[in-house]
Amino acid sequence: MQTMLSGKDVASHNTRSSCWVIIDAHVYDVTTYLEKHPGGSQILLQYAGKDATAVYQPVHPKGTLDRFLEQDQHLGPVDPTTYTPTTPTEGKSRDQDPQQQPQKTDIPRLLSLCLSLHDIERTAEKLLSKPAWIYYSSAADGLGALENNTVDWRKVVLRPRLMRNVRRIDTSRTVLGRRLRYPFFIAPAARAGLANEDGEQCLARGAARRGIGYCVSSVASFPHNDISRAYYNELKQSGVNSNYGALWFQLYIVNEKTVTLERIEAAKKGGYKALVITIDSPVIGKREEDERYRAETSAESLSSSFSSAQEPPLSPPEDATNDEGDGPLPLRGVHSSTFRWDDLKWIREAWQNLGPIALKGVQTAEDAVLAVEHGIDAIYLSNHGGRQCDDTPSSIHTLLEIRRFYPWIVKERKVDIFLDGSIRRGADVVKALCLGATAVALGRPFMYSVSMGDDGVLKAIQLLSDEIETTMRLIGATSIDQLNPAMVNTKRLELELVDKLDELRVRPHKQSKL
Ligand code: HEM
Ligand SMILES: Cc1cc2nc3c(=O)[nH]c(=O)nc-3n(C[C@H](O)[C@H](O)[C@H](O)COP(=O)(O)O)c2cc1C
Repeated sequence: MQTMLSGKDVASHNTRSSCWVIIDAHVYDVTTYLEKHPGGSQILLQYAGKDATAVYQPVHPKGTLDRFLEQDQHLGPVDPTTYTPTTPTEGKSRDQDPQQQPQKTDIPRLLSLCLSLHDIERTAEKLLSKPAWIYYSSAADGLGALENNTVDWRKVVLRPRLMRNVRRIDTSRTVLGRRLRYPFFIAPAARAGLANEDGEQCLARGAARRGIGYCVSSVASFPHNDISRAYYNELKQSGVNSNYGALWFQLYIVNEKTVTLERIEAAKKGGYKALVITIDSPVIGKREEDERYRAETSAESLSSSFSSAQEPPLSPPEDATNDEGDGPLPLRGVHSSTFRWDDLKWIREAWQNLGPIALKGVQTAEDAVLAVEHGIDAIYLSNHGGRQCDDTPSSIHTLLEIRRFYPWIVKERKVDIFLDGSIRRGADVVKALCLGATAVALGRPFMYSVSMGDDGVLKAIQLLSDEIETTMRLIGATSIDQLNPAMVNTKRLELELVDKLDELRVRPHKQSKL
């Protein structure tokens, strides 16, 4: 029989050269994992020798320990009488009166009261656990990028054309080679499992039923195979027209190439029809609300973690250097801090042309043109919902920049163009399409809708598609192709565009498929 470790044994492994943590009453040796951890090494060192269950659980999908640690790093159970376990926070009610907190049985009533995506957000705030709400709603630093996203939609004004027959309308659109019933899709967002036990499967089923697109995050709460199975099963069982809708895979490139290749394999095996590579995340942004919550939780757990009065001091993290030894590694977690344009070559090879490739997170006209030159099929303009670099432009701002400096990208429809960031109204969608977007995506609203299960997702799709149809009719368009720049006034936002681009990049375009 395996001997149990004691809290004291664990506590003595609290340095960078030997770092153990307790999760769910089991001990893990993460010494060699420190520099690989996408959440950064510092956070692990903070819990070196201690119980990390409370902070670990809300941010990691089930199965993470098995997938990322070798068998010999699982050291076995720890005697529960020798340390004070911290309580997992997931599902813990938020700072509100439990009597006031809605129950699952209230969901049909709550949904009937949701008349807009804003209502879905307000309802979700009541239903979600505190760490889930913070994780979904937070944004970077001083929230400037988030603010840009919100206010810029209002700076574009619609110019309705009237007295046209708008009785019948067609909202469908071809996106990445697939027909979508509506010109929007579900943006990739990590960890839908924090909102509902079915997590991403709710989103997959909703997308299949309504014929929209769903781009599944690399960092989903469920294995990618389960999510695609949910999608394709729903298509079969619900008997909907399977000519509509699509399932795509969002790829974070990580520092270890093998993990990235594994993800691409998962996309291929799962029948995902396109690869959407996120390029705006060399490191994880500084999301203060998440960090504050973690600091508060860690303050609680670090003071209550051990029954032993004598706590060994933590060794301060040493100054780690990167592979080339030319400076410290990034402080926050990383996806891949070394990912460059040249890497597209091996990614494309691994993907074996099984579908189009999009680059997500383009924020300047210069990078848009580079993407086109690299033979990318779609550019996805996004500042990651304001969660990465603060004070970055909204996607509609970037679209106008591209229109000013490289109008041929939009006019010649060289690539599909997607936009996201604080799109909450049908009118926002219509504005983006008038200016040349192929489709738009929404992140948070769909995560919030998952807190109300499958019905929540269907309701979010219905609310947005209703608004799109209504706005199209009100401005005199009966199909997406009729939406054009003359239907919007962009003057206010145009005043904010740069006068010229990075001069090195202003040169005639050439297209080179890698
Ligand atoms: C003990 C073993 C641990 C393993 C194997 C592990 C693994 C991972 C993995 C794989 C990710 C990236 C998500 C993904 O690609 O699926 C991640 C992210 C992260 N981890 Fe851990 N982790 C561990 C412990 C911890 C602990 C103790 C904390 C303390 C809070 C932590 C905090 C984070 C954070 C903050 C992120 C980034 C979340 C984001 O994307 O914003 N991890 N971890
Ligand atoms: C909780 C959350 C998790 C996210 N996870 C990912 C992710 O895993 N991959 C990615 O490319 N983008 C991710 N994003 C960014 C979204 O894809 C999208 O760009 C953003 O949410 C759009 O803004 P919106 O939430 O205002 O609609 C995430 C966003 C949120 C809110």
